[in-house]
Amino acid sequence: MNDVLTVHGGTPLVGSIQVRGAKNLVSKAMVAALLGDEPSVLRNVPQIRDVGVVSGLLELHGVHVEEIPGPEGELRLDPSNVIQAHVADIDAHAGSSRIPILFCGPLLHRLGEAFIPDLGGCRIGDRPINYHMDVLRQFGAVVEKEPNGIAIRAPRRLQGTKLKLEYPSVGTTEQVLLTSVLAEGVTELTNAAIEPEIMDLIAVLQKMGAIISVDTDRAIRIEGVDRLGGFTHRAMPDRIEAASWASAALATKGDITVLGARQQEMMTFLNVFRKVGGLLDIGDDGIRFSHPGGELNSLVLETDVHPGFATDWQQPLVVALTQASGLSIVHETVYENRLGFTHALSQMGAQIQLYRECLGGRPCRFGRRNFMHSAVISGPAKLHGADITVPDLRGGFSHLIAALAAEGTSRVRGIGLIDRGYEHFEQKLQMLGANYER
Ligand SMILES: CC(=O)N[C@H]1[C@@H](OP(=O)(O)OP(=O)(O)OC[C@H]2O[C@@H](n3ccc(=O)[nH]c3=O)[C@H](O)[C@@H]2O)O[C@H](CO)[C@@H](O)[C@@H]1O
Ligand SMILES: C=C(OP(=O)(O)O)C(=O)O
Repeated sequence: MNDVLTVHGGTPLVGSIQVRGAKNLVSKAMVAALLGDEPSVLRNVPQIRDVGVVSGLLELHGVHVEEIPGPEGELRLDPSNVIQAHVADIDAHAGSSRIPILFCGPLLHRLGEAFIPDLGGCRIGDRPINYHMDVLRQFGAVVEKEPNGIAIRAPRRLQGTKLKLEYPSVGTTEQVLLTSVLAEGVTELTNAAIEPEIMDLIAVLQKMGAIISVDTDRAIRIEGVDRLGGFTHRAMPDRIEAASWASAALATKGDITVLGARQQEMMTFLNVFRKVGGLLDIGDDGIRFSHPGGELNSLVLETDVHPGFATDWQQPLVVALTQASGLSIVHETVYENRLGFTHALSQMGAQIQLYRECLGGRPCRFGRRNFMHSAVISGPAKLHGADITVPDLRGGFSHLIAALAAEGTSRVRGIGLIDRGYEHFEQKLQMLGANYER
């Protein structure tokens, strides 16, 4: 497979592109369809690899997944014939994404058992699943580690429970939602994550018949019901993809209109973009992100759970910060190992130093544990082309932006990984005037 992009940098990215539904909502809404006893319709579904992975897993369980051709990006999901899948078949999906872990609740309710293969997803930290297993046990599930995955059983109907997360994990909050909606009685979850994609998942579940309330102190209360129906839902736009293109506009001195981007879920990013010096034009149909023409400003930034600055925004923005005047500090507090992608940027001429200490803000849980999770970026740096290999989804997109901003030619290997979360990114690059060959 020709998985290398040869990029000739130095041309500003200019033009309009469209973002569709959020990867981090679409995959979960597809899993939610498994909870209903009627078909569901999901719209605004992007053509990305993670959607294919979840469709494959649903089909193994007898859910009929139909893609309706046309601009709506419509998926019909019919769960009326859910079956126990062969473990060997599920195992074929091992390492492909993190979504299989979210099948637990729906499968326990529908079939009384579930098998979770070894998970994939970006290698940006250890990414353990201890919180997931803890909450499932508290609902009454029996969890057993097997050589190639985890077997989970529900000897009787799962029971609502009181839960408090040690850290507001997105996936564990979704695990609790997808498990509690059909459990018997009330579930109360405190220290929950409240990312916009979680709120959209709650909207999906409410359409299916669930009763869920979100309190101001990040507490979520779910009253279990006996059955759920189908849903018709338009997925929220991908705020991570939108911010990635915004960072590309800054890094390449460009001007990109991201159609479909929505202000509401991006406010924290938009404030940072403006502080760096970027120009914004926020419209009803999308957001225009452009370079001001003069210098960019350095800044101090810390990633955090919502409503903080999302960790998935961090990597593309770091590329833009290599072009800002002065010293920027980035403190990554969500994943212990999400700055490794900067080594390739340094190879391209960026001035980036990594530190074990928590720099620029409050101490985080990684501070005393020897993880290189703070970066000091000194700019503006002249980037030059290099041979680089995509390490993970956002890191890969960031390498691509750096190659586009650099002088000369770069070869970016492993480019296929970017398809996991960026719809038609090569076409979009072409529309923005990028100079590259596959
Ligand atoms: C498919 C999807 O939606 N992925 C998103 C989701 O990932 P994901 O749901 O995997 O991320 P979490 O919020 O669960 O992880 C946050 C932190 O909690 C830790 N943790 C998590 C679970 C657990 O059982 N034990 C544990 O220690 C993780 O290692 C990490 O350090 O939220 C992340 C944080 O916004 C995003 O970067 C990912 O894009
Ligand atoms: C970390 C990410 O995704 P995943 O959880 O699917 O690996 C991401 O989207 O940046």
